[in-house]
Amino acid sequence: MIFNTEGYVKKFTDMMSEGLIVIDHESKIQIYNEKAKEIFGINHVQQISHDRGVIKPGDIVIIGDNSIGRDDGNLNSKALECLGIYDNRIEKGDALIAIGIFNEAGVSPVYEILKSNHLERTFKLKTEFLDIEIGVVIDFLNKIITIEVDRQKFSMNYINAIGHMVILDKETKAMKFYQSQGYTARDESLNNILKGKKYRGKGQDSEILNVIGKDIFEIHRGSKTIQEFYEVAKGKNISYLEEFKEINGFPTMCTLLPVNDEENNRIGAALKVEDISEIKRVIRERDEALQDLEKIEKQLKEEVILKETFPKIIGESTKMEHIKKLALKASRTNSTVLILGESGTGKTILAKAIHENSKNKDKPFIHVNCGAIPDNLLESELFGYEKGAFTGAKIEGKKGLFEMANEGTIFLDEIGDISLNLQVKLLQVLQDKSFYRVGGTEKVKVNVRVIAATNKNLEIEMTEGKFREDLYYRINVFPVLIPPLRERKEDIYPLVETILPKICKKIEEESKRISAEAINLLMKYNWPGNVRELENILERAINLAEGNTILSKHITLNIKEVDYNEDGMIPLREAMNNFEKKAIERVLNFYKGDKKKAMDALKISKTTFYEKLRKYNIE
Ligand SMILES: Nc1ncnc2c1ncn2[C@@H]1O[C@H](COP(=O)(O)OP(=O)(O)OP(=O)(O)O)[C@@H](O)[C@H]1O
Repeated sequence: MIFNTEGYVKKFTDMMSEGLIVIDHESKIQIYNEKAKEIFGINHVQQISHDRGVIKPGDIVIIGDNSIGRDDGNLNSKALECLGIYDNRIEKGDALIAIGIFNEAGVSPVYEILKSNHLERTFKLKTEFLDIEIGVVIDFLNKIITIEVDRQKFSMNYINAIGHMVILDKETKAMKFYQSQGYTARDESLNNILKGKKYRGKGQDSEILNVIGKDIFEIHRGSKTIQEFYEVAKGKNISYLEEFKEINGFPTMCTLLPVNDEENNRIGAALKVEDISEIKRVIRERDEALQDLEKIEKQLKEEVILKETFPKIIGESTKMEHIKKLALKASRTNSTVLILGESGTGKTILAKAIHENSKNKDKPFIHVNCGAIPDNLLESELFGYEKGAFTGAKIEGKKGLFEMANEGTIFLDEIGDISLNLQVKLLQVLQDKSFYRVGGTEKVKVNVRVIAATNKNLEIEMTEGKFREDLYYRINVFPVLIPPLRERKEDIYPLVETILPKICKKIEEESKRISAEAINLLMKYNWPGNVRELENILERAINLAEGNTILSKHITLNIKEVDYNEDGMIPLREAMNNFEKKAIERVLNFYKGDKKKAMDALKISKTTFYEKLRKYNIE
């Protein structure tokens, strides 16, 4: 057969993606393909070259060894004496960084040891040695040892252990040898080099290590797997398929097969080798991909849960997702929730949603708009009254909203509007879960979950003495701040999509779609009235649109709030008004709402100041 020649065997085996080594029964290598050479570093591509040679007295030796005696040709403290290191504390398994002069007295070595039971991530030494800048880093985490000499780096990766070394010439101080992958195969272990063994040259012109015909033990010394390999070649009957084996410090996955001739006599053995470090990398990448996938799935599940849990709360922005997550947590506890946000941001629907998802969802949800009920009535509304408590009262007395909400939720909307007097009573209910009806002498006990909401800044109200500090801390247990719509414009489109058909249905109009220009206009707007304003603007647009599409001309916006940045055209008066409004707001913010300080800073009279607040609707 024409292919049955050595040249073709090499050609074909070099095509394999696994390493293949075949030896005869005399342990001579018959096949050693390219991949095997790559795995064991025999064909290692070397960027930096040096000539062949041998270590000489006076040469400077730099060592980085992560585990003494493990993969450095059995280096020990005795062997290190050639560098002037006499230290019997150095034991097998310790990490060592050492710089010293080979077989020449006069200059003390610099070295450090890290005992084998250390827990360090890195081990470093940086020094100037005979005017040469030298740094050695053993990175245990990423398994890499780097020796740096005058900014030139020599790095070696390892799986279990390596003995890394760089030698500088005595006279020229130039690098004459550095350790690289495959040193076992080249018989260039750290210990051997220090014992005066010749080393090969590296780089483009260096000789290629020809392994065919060589004894397998010359290339792979002291490996149990290779010993077994040889025994099979001699006649022993063992074979295995894809087992994890370590060969000269390289973790591999091996398949060992006997090779017999036509008469079934053993003539050798074949070893197929896969690079585990490669497999490990693939497994790690797969694990990372799986983890990412899990994260995405979890996120998706969370999004689905949130969507299902709060179907009425529209918004896919990260800010709104966060709010929904908080709301989900809030619905699982019974603590008091404080919802903060500008008018129309959705505080009420969020409060309802929290109730609807709590375990008391079948119990009452009582919405009290504290700002809408006159203060003198609010107390009797909230706590009820006894027979004949006051003129105009019902004869039989009346249950208050707290009693009506028993076992369920009471939603105290606009809590910032209640009087100081009532705040004291409210505090008592929150503390004792009991209260007196107006005109009553007996305590009424209730079990109510309280959700409060306000568009006011309660901290400012507190500093102005309008809101009690103790009540504030009582209700601010679980705060949820809904951001204004202008800060989450991504929510506009999904909101429009949900709101449009709802309004059309409500006002019995045929369903309408919205044009891209109209949406663009909505995106430019500042939304001082938030989602409620969006609902109103859409309702008006539906009424104005004759056809079934809402165009930009149907959208009526408060012109002052349109962001004119894009075309820059704006009447001067409007520009001045906008500027004035922003200037006042900025100063107010700076003084955290302190009006006195703000008007002083703006250098305007009290009357003008309040006039402007009213004009620009600043609270
Ligand atoms: N995320 C949202 N998804 C769907 N509709 C929303 C959303 N946010 C607000 N809305 C709608 O906008 C309108 C105003 O919302 P809501 O009454 O809850 O606001 P609010 O913050 O309580 O306002 P105020 O402070 O003026 O009482 C309601 O019709 C509500 O359904």
